[in-house]
Amino acid sequence: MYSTDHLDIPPLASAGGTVQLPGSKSISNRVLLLAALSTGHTDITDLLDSDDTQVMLQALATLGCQVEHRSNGEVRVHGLGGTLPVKTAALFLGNAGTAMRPLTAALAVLASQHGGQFDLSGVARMHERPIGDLVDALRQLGCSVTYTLNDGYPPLRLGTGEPTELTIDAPIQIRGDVSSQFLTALLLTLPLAARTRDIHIDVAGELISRPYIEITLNLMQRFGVDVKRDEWKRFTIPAGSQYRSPGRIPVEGDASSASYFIALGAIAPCSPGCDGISIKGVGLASIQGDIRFIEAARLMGADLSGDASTLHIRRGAWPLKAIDLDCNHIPDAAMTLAVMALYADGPSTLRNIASWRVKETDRIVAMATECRKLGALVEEGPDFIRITPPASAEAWSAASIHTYDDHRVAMCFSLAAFNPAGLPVRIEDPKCVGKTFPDYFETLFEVCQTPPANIPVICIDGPTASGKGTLAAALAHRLGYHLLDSGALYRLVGLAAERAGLATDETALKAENQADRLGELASSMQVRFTGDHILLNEEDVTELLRSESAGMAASRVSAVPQVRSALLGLQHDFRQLPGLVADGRDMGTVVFPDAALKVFLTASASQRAQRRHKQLISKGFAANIDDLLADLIRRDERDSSRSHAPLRPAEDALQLDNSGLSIEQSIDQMLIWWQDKTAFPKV
Ligand SMILES: Nc1ncnc2c1ncn2[C@@H]1O[C@H](COP(=O)(O)OP(=O)(O)OP(=O)(O)O)[C@@H](O)[C@H]1O
Ligand SMILES: Nc1ccn([C@@H]2O[C@H](COP(=O)(O)O)[C@@H](O)[C@H]2O)c(=O)n1
Repeated sequence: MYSTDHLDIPPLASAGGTVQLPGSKSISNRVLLLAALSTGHTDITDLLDSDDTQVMLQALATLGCQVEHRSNGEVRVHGLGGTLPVKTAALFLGNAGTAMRPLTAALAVLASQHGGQFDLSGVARMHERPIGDLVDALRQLGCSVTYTLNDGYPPLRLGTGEPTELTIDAPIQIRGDVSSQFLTALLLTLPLAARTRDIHIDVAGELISRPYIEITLNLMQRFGVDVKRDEWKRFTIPAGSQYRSPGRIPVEGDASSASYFIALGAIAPCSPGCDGISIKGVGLASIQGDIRFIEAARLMGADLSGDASTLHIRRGAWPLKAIDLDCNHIPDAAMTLAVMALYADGPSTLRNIASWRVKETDRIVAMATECRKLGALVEEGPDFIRITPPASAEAWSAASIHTYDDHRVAMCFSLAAFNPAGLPVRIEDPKCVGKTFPDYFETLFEVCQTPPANIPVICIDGPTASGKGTLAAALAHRLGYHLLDSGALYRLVGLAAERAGLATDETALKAENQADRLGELASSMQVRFTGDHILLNEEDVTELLRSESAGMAASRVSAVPQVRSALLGLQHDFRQLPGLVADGRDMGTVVFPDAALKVFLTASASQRAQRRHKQLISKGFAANIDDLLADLIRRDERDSSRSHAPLRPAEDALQLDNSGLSIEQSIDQMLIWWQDKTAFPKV
């Protein structure tokens, strides 16, 4: 997951490949609660691992429900069978509506039955999301529910600590037109109270988001409770209902998350050698309502096929066709249509989406504001949004997309990177996707392509121990970019030469064919970078490479043109989405001459010797400061005087002498320079 401040997505050109979707959030959290309320244990496969499911798992653990993460990746929940081992608890539920609503209902009923008291709270936005209709329904049942901050909204206190009688004689009334999660919460809970008689739930008003209720009923049935439904008005929980574990239950891929990749297939030209986007984990037989997004995508022109558990999408009509659609049945996935509308042949209107206003943020306002930033004309109403795409390529703007702590806003707008103007898109706070799809951007980058020239590179060159590596790693971390420590490649060649018995001293290098042998060695060595570790022929040589003798050997082999040419392709391969920070001696002059930002980093020789001394001592290497100073002067001299790719600033490099700067100050300076190079408005 990208935990950076923002993520800059370069302009994207094409897409192709296969995406494996994470589990559905709606199914995951329902299954977790059902498993906890059941008798017996339930093994859940493909459970979504995200912020919202973590919140639910944590809450269940606090309530005394045993949850095991098994070695085969399954999660085993030991059901409580309607008991309540923990009688008081304070539960923090973040911004997870799929945890707050069902747990409110379940704990209110269990607290009444067994005597208990529970405090439920969340993030600030959760305290702005209405829950009054659910609370009113629970009070009809005789449950004690108290608002501890503002009437109608969490935080809540459930129960008094003492058992109280539940009133189940009359049908329970619940509003259906604000959030279907209120009805889901009651449906999931009331089998706990339907021991001796039927319980009826009557829906007041038009029930929205019905597909989510269908998921609820489907899953309840798998846990042994058959709810009778009369139209969408009355639901009856039969007397004697009791949840029983189905043993094992799979979670299908998230259909709402599929919408981004369906849209991607519809928007992006196919990458060479690819045949569109394949999605695994969810298909035409999905029980999730958002699977009907495929109908909307087809209306807009997507060429879409599939079977029970997979989907396949290619670009069909282009530009996409504008639509005017009632989106009540696909409230979450419909946000993706708003971004598809940016590529349509006219204005698109998405109707009946009033529920957007009470989601993670007011999504009508959010989508309208951010689409406008990109250059679209947007009209918004109480329950609709109309989007007119930018009139021409020139009308698009490079936008910094504010994401409102809303995972769907972040994911949708990544697709704006296919804009015809070839502009990058900045996604602020990309980690908000952790709510449902922590690896969304990594998955996107795996199936998207763009010419290397579109992928930004920051080069940091300079003499030894000037702080290049430190600065490059910090910048890559801050920007979510890949990192190339090119010096490590030369160090690897030095080490590989030593292992192969190839001498690298001056006399040996003058011998016939020695340079060719070293070049061949450099092209054939098996190198693997895994996290912070470097493997040479599968041996972890990370520590070995950092010694000063490895640095000197590197300096010798790096003067060999055959070695430098052999390593060129390997270095270019590091230029991957979303960007690269590369450090070395010739990054800006030879390897990435088109880099957007080139910095030549220097510091006085004595400063550098002191830094290196400190660094080596802290790693347990023996070091003498005078020897280090002499060595680094020798190394600089050799690196600067060689005929091939000598150490020198690129003509367009910015020079930074960091002798008097702290590491943080150097990073800040680089970030200022980088921001100046980007197309995004300054904040
Ligand atoms: N601005 C700075 N102020 C103080 N110490 C620094 C600064 N920059 C880097 N250092 C320290 O100097 C040491 C050497 O830095 P680093 O290894 O990043 O240099 P380098 O230029 O990559 O060297 P080499 O080219 O030999 O790999 C590190 O221990 C680092 O923490
Ligand atoms: N682009 C580069 C990077 C490094 N070298 C040579 O390798 C030696 C070791 O580099 P470190 O950055 O890891 O210290 C260095 O002294 C250079 O001779 C290079 O030539 N080009």
